[in-house]
Amino acid sequence: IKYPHDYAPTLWSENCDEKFDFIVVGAGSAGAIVASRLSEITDWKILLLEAGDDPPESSEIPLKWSLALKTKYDWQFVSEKEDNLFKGLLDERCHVPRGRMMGGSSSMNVMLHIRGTKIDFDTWESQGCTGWNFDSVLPYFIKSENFTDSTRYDPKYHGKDGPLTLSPFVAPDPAIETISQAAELMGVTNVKDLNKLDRTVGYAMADSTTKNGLRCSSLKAYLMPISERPNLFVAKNTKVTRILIENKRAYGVEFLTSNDELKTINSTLEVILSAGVIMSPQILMASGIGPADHLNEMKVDVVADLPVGHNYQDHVAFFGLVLSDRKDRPIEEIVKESQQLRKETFELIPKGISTMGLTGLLSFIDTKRKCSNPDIEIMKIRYSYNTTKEMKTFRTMFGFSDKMANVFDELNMKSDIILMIPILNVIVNTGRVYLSSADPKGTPKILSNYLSDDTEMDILLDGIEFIMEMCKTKPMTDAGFAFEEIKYPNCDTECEYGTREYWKCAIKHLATSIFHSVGTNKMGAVDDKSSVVDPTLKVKGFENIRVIDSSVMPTLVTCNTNAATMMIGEKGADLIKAQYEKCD
Ligand SMILES: Cc1cc2nc3c(=O)[nH]c(=O)nc-3n(C[C@H](O)[C@H](O)[C@H](O)COP(=O)(O)OP(=O)(O)OC[C@H]3O[C@@H](n4cnc5c(N)ncnc54)[C@H](O)[C@@H]3O)c2cc1C
Repeated sequence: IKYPHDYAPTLWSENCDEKFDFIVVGAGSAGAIVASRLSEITDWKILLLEAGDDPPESSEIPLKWSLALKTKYDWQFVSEKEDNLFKGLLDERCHVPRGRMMGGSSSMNVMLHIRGTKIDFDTWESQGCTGWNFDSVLPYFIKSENFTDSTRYDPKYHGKDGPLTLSPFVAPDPAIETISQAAELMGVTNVKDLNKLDRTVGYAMADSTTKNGLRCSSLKAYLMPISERPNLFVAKNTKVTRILIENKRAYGVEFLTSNDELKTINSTLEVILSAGVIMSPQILMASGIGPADHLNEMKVDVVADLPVGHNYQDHVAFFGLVLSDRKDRPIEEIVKESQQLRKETFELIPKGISTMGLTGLLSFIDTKRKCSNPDIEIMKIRYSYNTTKEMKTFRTMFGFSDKMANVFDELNMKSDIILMIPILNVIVNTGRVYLSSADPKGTPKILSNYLSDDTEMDILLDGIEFIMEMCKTKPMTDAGFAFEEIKYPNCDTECEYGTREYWKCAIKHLATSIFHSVGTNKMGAVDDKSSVVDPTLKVKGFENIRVIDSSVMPTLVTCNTNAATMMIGEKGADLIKAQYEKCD
């Protein structure tokens, strides 16, 4: 592996007086793409600034994805406490991991590659995001792709010439067949390709951002192949604190070196923020662009009054539906079979086959049977017998408190366990990202505001009931999968197990983020007071500051967010090229 050369030592040196045409802040899912595409124009000089370093070696192996969580490769954001949420989580806060490394969150995510539906993007257009309907964004999904499964390749909706290699997830887990049969009995059919034009509801093994069985992040797909490009400069461990602005024009950025020294660097054309859903709003607000009342309160000089940090949206998931896998068998048999399945799964990697085990099997359901967008996504994860305690799985992956993690670890000491996770796709009330102080080096505050609307709660409860019903079908009971009741303080004494009241109580303990936060620099029409950027992704009122990352999504796509973010990177770069008449 040869990562891009680090320009930081030159950038940080006393005599660096270079000027760049574009400064891109953040080498994540979107930022790496923006920098790569802009540097295709040979007479432009691009500086890409990334707060983190190169990713750890373990990030290469999909099955080891979680090893980067809660390490220096993770920003380790946490939310504020909330009265009715997070009671089973560490410090009663929701943990919001984000990749702090080259490739950003695409270097630590689960690699599931799902685009979103036609309805998702047509909704963006109808909300004032001209040029972002499904037909307009589809070419960018296709442009990015190197779709490797020839049996499903169709040029109408897949690409072969893009940098991002997509491979189907494969797994030897027999639960895939069992759960698929149960899904069929529940009226959910196998759509075989979750990125088909007409996919709304259905189940399938997902495609993944992997190549030859290994992770294909935005770093590997877009930056490593062009490491030698002479007009692209990549500085690592360089944390941007503010945009330098004069007369509503950006002329550079202020940044922090790894020795905590503040320095500046100039740009001639544009500053582009791709620092993600938490840090892009933090940088804007620290630069004086944000809600005036909040900036005044924080004693930051107001440069522009815009609703930065509002519209925080995420997929909240419930983690309390746990199945044991035939736990009444002799322990020797449980151990032997579990180890064998684990071995077979890991053996796929050296064969160049991509696997995340059972996690690759996704279902999208429409609990109201309205034949519209899916309102619940269901993810399934198998944990091999007696592995989660040692790996601290539930603490690191989902931020469980020690007490709650112990409950799951004990179940895992009896047999393999399977988590059936309903993920809520409908968002009514949004949260917010705030500054915690005027200090541009500070860490922002996050208010999730999850499930504060009755409709949201009702749909999540419908999702739980759907899974409960699905798990009572013959294939599931024949396979010996059995629900394990988790004891939550007060829930079983105050409500009868399995009732909606009971699940509502359980949700207070174990509903949390499944890592899809977006929306804090909302895109919309210029006259839309709730938007921060216009449909060309320029911060409203500023000719040369753009935001190009997941924070611009006006509404959350009804699936995992990486593919849509990468599309935003591709389209964002093209919008810039078009403005300067540099299109192919
Ligand atoms: C654990 C996890 C699992 C996930 N799994 C999936 C999945 O399987 N499928 C899916 O579709 N989505 C998944 N997601 C979500 C998806 O990865 C994100 O939506 C997407 O990566 C967001 O891209 P982004 O470009 O907005 O931000 P990021 O990719 O987070 O990039 C932001 C970059 O900016 C850098 N940065 C931030 N602040 C500064 C600063 N001040 N100065 C310089 N650099 C800075 C960061 O270090 C980072 O590299 C997952 C996310 C996580 C965290």
